Amino acid sequence: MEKTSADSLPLTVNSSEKQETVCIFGTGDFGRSLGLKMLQCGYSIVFGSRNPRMSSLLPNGAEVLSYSEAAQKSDIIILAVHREHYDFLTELTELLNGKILVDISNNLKINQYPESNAEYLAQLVPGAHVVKAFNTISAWALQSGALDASRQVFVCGNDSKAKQRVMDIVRTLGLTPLDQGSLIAAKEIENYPLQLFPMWKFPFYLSAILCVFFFFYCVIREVIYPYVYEKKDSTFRMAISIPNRVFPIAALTLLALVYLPGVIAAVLQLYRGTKYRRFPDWLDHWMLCRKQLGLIALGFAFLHVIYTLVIPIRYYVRWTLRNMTITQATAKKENPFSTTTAWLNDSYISLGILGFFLFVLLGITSLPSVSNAVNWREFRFVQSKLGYLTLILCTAHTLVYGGKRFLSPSILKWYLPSAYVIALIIPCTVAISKMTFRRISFPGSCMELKEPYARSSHIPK
Ligand SMILES: Cc1cc2nc3c(=O)[nH]c(=O)nc-3n(C[C@H](O)[C@H](O)[C@H](O)COP(=O)(O)OP(=O)(O)OC[C@H]3O[C@@H](n4cnc5c(N)ncnc54)[C@H](O)[C@@H]3O)c2cc1C
Ligand SMILES: NC(=O)C1=CN([C@@H]2O[C@H](COP(=O)(O)OP(=O)(O)OC[C@H]3O[C@@H](n4cnc5c(N)ncnc54)[C@H](OP(=O)(O)O)[C@@H]3O)[C@@H](O)[C@H]2O)C=CC1
Ligand code: HEM
Ligand SMILES: [Fe+3]
Repeated sequence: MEKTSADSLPLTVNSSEKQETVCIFGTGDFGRSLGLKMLQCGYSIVFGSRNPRMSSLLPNGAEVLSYSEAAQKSDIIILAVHREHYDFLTELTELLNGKILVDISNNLKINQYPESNAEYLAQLVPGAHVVKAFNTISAWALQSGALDASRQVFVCGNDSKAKQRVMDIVRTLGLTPLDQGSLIAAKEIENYPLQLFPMWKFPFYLSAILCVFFFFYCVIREVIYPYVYEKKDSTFRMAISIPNRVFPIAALTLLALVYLPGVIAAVLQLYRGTKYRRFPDWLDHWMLCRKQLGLIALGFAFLHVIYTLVIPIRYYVRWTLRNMTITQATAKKENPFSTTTAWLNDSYISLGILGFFLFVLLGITSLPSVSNAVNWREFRFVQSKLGYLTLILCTAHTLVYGGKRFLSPSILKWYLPSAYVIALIIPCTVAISKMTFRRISFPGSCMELKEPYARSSHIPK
């Protein structure tokens, strides 16, 4: 048995008091790791195995018996066996009557079976109290002690006392039990470890589509167009200039898409005259992945700031500046200082900096350690109010950057306006609609939107 290092001992070990005996069916990876952890926490462990004499590698101090002998030793039996091998339990139904059977199994695919493994177990052994737990913890993490990410143990079961007993074991092992209700929740709990960033899929795909679209849009306007009309090779723009259009545009668009569903939701509530009806699924899912959209937008904003910082050291910029200076010197032409241009230039950069500062603040408040330290109103103030201010500052940054060029026909290339002009459509719509609709009252259902927390005092008229 490997030496147990102090740090793998759970914080709540209390070796003086003898804990109850727990039985573990199965001497495989998970059974052995869980047995070792429970022994360290002072439990006495009895393993059930098909071949008690053959089971090597078991932690010292653990007893190993046949399944039927082991079942008589404790009223809590943790089933460290794959669902496919549950059939042997039907021979033990008498013995398992009234006992707590902890199902820890996972499947290889989401919704692999019509019913959850735990419900299947409850059908096999109807007299036992089946509780689902531990399936989100890996054998490796139990053994190595590296439980940082997955300390949470989702627990569900129909018998509350049985559930409580299992949650006490979870706590004694230094893990965090999360009661998910009755055994119906087992299916979702079993699917959980099989999901891969479920809330990030839509934001990722959307960002990829935005980047690809705007990249090719800029290539048409800034590489192909000059090549066709001026035989100029501007392919080098694909390295920095075009990414420094695509990334800020993606950041601004995604930021606007974080706040658009809130507007749609609010208008829907106004239109329905109540906030007590569910949103359509597409809007619900969109509302639920706003955090992920916002964090990806922040990532693009960071890229834009880095690309912007390197502008002065680019060969193309230095060459252009040098060339301009020489041309002016030889032509003895002065380029008078324009205060308006200076104002426009400095203000759009300053708006960008302020917008970026608030953007980072939004990101910081979404860190669990920070969001857990603020109350709901404070969180909403930052995320909703400051979030809108971020959107307005970044939109203003882009508008001022565009300056007078908006209106000059020369920016159209093959009738295509600059990419940022298209990028401004959603942010401006969101900013304007948020500012206007807050006061709007739908004809026939004049009501003011109350914040969600004011819900109790707000009875629909
Ligand atoms: C960098 C960054 C990080 C972010 N991190 C997070 C984060 O950690 N967590 C997070 O949630 N968002 C996060 N977001 C997204 C966004 O900031 C928040 O979702 C913000 O609360 C949206 O505010 P809102 O005013 O648009 O919508 P909301 O404040 O949600 O309100 C919009 C409207 O819908 C109604 N409404 C809202 N929710 C409900 C509901 N459940 N039932 C009925 N009516 C409702 C309200 O009454 C209101 O009228 C992040 C965004 C960014 C840019
Ligand atoms: N490994 C992990 O990290 C995690 C595993 N789980 C779940 O824990 C359960 C056990 O997983 P794991 O320990 O990795 O699996 P293993 O294959 O390593 O061990 C399963 C054990 O089941 C027992 N068993 C009983 N009947 C049979 C049979 N007919 N054929 C094969 N084995 C049988 C065996 O013990 P014996 O020979 O002593 O009878 C065997 O060692 C699974 O349901 C899994 O989904 C959940 C979370 C994480
Ligand atoms: C420190 C913060 C920022 C600075 C210093 C900054 C600076 C700049 C500069 C110099 C440009 C012109 C780039 C060029 O001409 O190639 C620009 C363009 C732009 N910026 Fe920023 N910016 C900042 C933050 C932001 C943020 C947070 C957003 C949006 C979320 C944003 C969105 C844009 C957009 C959409 C453009 C136009 C891109 C184009 O089509 O050319 N910027 N910014
Ligand atoms: Fe295994």
